Amino acid sequence: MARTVENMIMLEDVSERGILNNLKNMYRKDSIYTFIGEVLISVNPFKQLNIYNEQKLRQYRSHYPFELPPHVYSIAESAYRNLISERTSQSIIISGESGAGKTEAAKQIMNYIAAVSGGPTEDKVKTQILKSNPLLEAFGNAKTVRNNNSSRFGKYMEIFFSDLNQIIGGQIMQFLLEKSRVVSQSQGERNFHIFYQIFTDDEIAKKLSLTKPEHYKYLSNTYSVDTIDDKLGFRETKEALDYIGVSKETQMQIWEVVAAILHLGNIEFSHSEKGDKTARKDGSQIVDRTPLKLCAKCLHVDEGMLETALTTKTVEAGGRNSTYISPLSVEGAYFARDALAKGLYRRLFDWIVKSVNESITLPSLINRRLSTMNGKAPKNGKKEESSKPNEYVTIGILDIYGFEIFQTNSLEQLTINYINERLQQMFIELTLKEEQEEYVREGIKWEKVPYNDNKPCVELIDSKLGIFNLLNETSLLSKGDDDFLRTVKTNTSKHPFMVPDDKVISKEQEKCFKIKHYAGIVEYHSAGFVEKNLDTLFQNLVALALTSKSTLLTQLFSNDKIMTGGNNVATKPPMICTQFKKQVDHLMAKLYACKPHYIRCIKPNDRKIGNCFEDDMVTHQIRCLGLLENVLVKRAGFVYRHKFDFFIHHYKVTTKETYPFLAAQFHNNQVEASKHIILNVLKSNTDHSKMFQIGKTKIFIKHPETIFSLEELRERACPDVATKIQRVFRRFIAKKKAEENKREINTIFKKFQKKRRRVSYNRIYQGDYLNFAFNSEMSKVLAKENDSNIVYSGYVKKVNNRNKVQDRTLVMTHKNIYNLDWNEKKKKIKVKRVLPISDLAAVKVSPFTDGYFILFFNSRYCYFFDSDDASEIISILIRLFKQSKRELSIEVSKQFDYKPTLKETRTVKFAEVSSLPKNPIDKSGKNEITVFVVPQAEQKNL
Ligand SMILES: Nc1ncnc2c1ncn2[C@@H]1O[C@H](COP(=O)(O)OP(=O)(O)OP(=O)(O)O)[C@@H](O)[C@H]1O
Repeated sequence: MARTVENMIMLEDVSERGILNNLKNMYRKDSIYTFIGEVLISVNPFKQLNIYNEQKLRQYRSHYPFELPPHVYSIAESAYRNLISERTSQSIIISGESGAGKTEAAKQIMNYIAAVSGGPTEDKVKTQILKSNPLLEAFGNAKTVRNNNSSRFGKYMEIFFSDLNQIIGGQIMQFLLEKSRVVSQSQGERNFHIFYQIFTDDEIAKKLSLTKPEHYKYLSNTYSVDTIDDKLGFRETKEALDYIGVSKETQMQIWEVVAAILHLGNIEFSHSEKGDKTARKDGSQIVDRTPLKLCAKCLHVDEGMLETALTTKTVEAGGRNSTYISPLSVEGAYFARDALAKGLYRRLFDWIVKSVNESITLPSLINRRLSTMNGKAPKNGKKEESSKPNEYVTIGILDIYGFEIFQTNSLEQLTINYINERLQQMFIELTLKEEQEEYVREGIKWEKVPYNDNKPCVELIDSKLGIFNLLNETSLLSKGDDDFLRTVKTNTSKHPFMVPDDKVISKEQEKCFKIKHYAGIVEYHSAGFVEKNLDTLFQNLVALALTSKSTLLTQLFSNDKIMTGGNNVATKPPMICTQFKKQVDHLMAKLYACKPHYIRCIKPNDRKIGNCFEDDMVTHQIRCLGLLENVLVKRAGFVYRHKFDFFIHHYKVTTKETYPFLAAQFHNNQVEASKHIILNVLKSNTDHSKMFQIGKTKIFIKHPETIFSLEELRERACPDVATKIQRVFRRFIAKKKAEENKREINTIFKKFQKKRRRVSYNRIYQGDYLNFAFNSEMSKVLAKENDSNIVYSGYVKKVNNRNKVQDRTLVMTHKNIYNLDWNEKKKKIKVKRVLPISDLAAVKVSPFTDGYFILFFNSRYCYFFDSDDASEIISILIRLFKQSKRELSIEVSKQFDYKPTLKETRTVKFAEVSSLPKNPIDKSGKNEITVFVVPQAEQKNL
C-alpha cells in the first residue's frame, strides 16, 4: 500500500489528488481520521469501528494530539485542556456536507467532554443536554436522500464550565432551518420527523382529527423509514418536553400547531364563483371547508377569519395607517397558505429551542460575563476583567452545513456559502495570526506568509454595495428577480471575485451570476431570490394568529406583535438577508472570542455503505471544504514545530550520539542535542538557516522532506529498539512472576522435606531461557497447536526407557508441555511429543539435592527428566494448576513406580553416594533402577 501520512502538511504531492490518495489509502486501513496541521479530517466509515470506547478515551486523555494517531477525541482533549490550562473559551467548528458525520462527531465530542469533566451538576446538565436532543431532532431533522436523520438546521451548542472546570450549563443557537421542507419535499424524502411521530399516538391523533399520514398533502409519498422508529421517537419527544418542564397543556398546544399545519396543507383553492356576491373575478375561494374547519379549531381562531386571511390581503394605501383589503388570486392564496405553514413552523421551532435553552442554561448564568480569548473589549467599551471568581468559560460546538455547490444554487446556497466564507476568513486570520505570534514569542525570523485572502469575497456579499444589500433594496422596492440580477451585474461586474459572463451564454445562464468562492466557482440562479428574501407572511395572517385563544400561538407571534405596535397592522419584518447577516455576526463574535478547533467531515459515497470510496465525490468535497487551501496555509510557514524535549525524545534513535545514551556534551543542552539530530539528516551543502530554526523552546523545520528523512532514519532504527524494549519489559514481568514462584516452591519443598541445592535456591528464575517467545520456528509450532504465551523454555535431560539420558528441550505454555529437539545451529525444531497440561496428574521427586523429576500424566505417559531448573519448572506447574483452580499432586519419596512406556512399569530408587559411579542410572533388578546422586551444597533455613 502506498505511503500515507497522518498529517497532510507532510504530503509529498501537495494537490487535490495527493489529498485524495492519502485519504483513500488511510480509509482502506479503516483509519478514518487525518490531520492538516491541527485541523482534523474525518471520513464517514458508514460502519461501526471499535474506536469510541473507555479504553480509547483514557488513551487520549492527557495526551497532546501529536502524540497519538488522529482522532476526534484528540480535538476534544485539546479543547478541554486549553480550557483548563488557559481559562479561555474554546470552539470546535465541524463542517461537511449532509451525511458526512458532523452530528456523530459532535456527539463523540460531547461524550468525551462529559466523561473527562467532573462535578456535581455535570450529570444533571449532561442528562438535560442529552435528553433535549431527541426533541431537537424531532422538530429539526428529517429523512433526506443523503441521510435518514439529517439535521435541517445549523447549530452552535455551548457548554459552560465553572471556575472549577465543571459543566454548569449549556446553550444552543440555531440558524438556517430549512422551513421550505414543511410544504414540499423531494422524491424519497420526508417532512420533519414530528409530522410522522404525531400519528403514532392514537389518542392525540384522534383529538386532533388526524387520520393517516397518507391523507396529508404536506407529507410526501415516503412515510416510514427502516432506521427510524416514529413511535419510539414520539415517546422520547414527549419525555423530553416533560423533562424540560413543558406542561401537558402546552404540549397539547404544540401538537395542535403541528396538526394545524397538516390540515392547512389540505386546504385547496379555486377561482371564486361568479354567483358569489362577495367574490371578485380574480379572487379565490376554498374548495372544501373541512380542512379549514379543522385547521381553525387547532389554531383556536375563527374559521371565517382564517378563510378571509387566506384568500385576501391587507394592502397599504398611500397615507399613514391607511389600508384596504384586496382578494388573492388562487396562486396568491396557495402562497399565503404555505407562507402561514412555514411561518408557524419556524416560530414553533424557535420556541422549542428557546425552551430547551431555558432548561439547560442556569438562570444565574444568563447575565454572567464570558471570559474571552484575548480579553477583547466588549461593545460597551469596558475591558473584561479575566479573573473574576464567578466567571465561566465555554466549549462551543458548531455543527453547520459545509460549502454547497449544486446544479441549481439559490439564496439558501448563498447564505450557507457566505457563512462558510466567514468561517474561512476567520480560519485564515487566526491561523496566520497565531503562527506569527508564535514566531515572535519564539524569536524566530519570519517573512510574511503569502495566502489567498478571501476578505474581498466576503465584502462582495455583505458590504454596503454587496449582494445582500442589493437584494434588500430590490425587495423593498417590490421589484422582481430580474431587477435584482440587473443591479447585481451593474454594481459588481468589476469585482475580482465576480466571474464575468461568457461571451455566449445560454438563456438559463442569462438568469445567473457567478461568484468565485474560496471553494470554487458557484453559479447562482436569481429566480426566487426576492420572494425568499421577503419571506412574506401577510399582515392579516399575523393579525389572525394574534387573536388565537391558544397561549402558545400568541407567544409564537409575540415578536410580530411588537412590530405591529399592538394594532394588528404588521410592519414589514426584517428581510432574510438582514436577519441572517445579524445572526452570523453574532455567531462570529462568539467564535472570535474562542480558540477555534476544526473538524472537516467527508462523505465517501452516496450509498451510505462501508468500504466504498468514490473518488469524484470526495474530490468535490476536498474542494468544498477548502482542504488544499488548509494545507497551503499551514505549509506556508514551518511545517513542523515542537518543543525540544519532544523532538529529542522522538528522534534520538536516529544518531549514535543521542541513543541509547545522550553524549556528555548534550547533557542539559537540549538545543545542541536537537541541532545534532537535525544536522545529521541535512546535506552539508545546504543553507541550514533556510531548513530549520531554533526558537526559545521549540525547533522549527521548514520542509516536509526533512521530517521524512528523520522519520525514515527513525523507522530503520525502531524495529530493533522496539524488540529490545519488548524483551526487557517481558523479562521484567517474568522476573516478578518468578520471584513469586520461588517463594511458593520454597514453602512446598520445606513442607515435603525435599533438600534444596544452594545454587538452585539462589538462582534467578527467568522462564523463557531460550528466548523462544521471539523464535519464529517455535511460533510455527505454537501456531499449529493454536497455542501461545511461553512460560518456560530450557534444555533438560530425559531418562529414556533404556535408562539412557538424552538431551531434550522442554517448553511449557499455559496449555501444553512440549518435548522437543531443538537444533540451535540449523534453527530447526523437531517436536517429539506435545502433552496437555490439563492431562498432568502428579510430579514426583526425590528428597535429595538433585534435579530429577517425573511427570505423571493421566494418559499414563511418564516423563523422567533431570534439570537444573527442576524447582522452577515445578513451581510454574503449581502456578498453572492454581490458575485453573486445580491442585498439583506432589510426592517426595526415595522410591516410586513409574511407566517408562505405556506397557511397562518400573521402580525407581534414589540413593545418595559420595562420588558418582560410571552409570549414575543403574539397573538394580528386574523392572527396577537406582539413580545415584551426590549431595550438593544444601540451602538450609528454607
Ligand atoms: N464515526 C462514525 N462511525 C460510524 N458511522 C458513522 C460515523 N459518522 C457518521 N456515521 C453514519 O453516518 C450517518 C450520518 O451521519 P451524521 O448524521 O452525523 O451526518 P451529518 O453530517 O450530521 O448529516 P446532516 O448534515 O444531514 O445532518 C450516521 O447516522 C451514521 O450512520
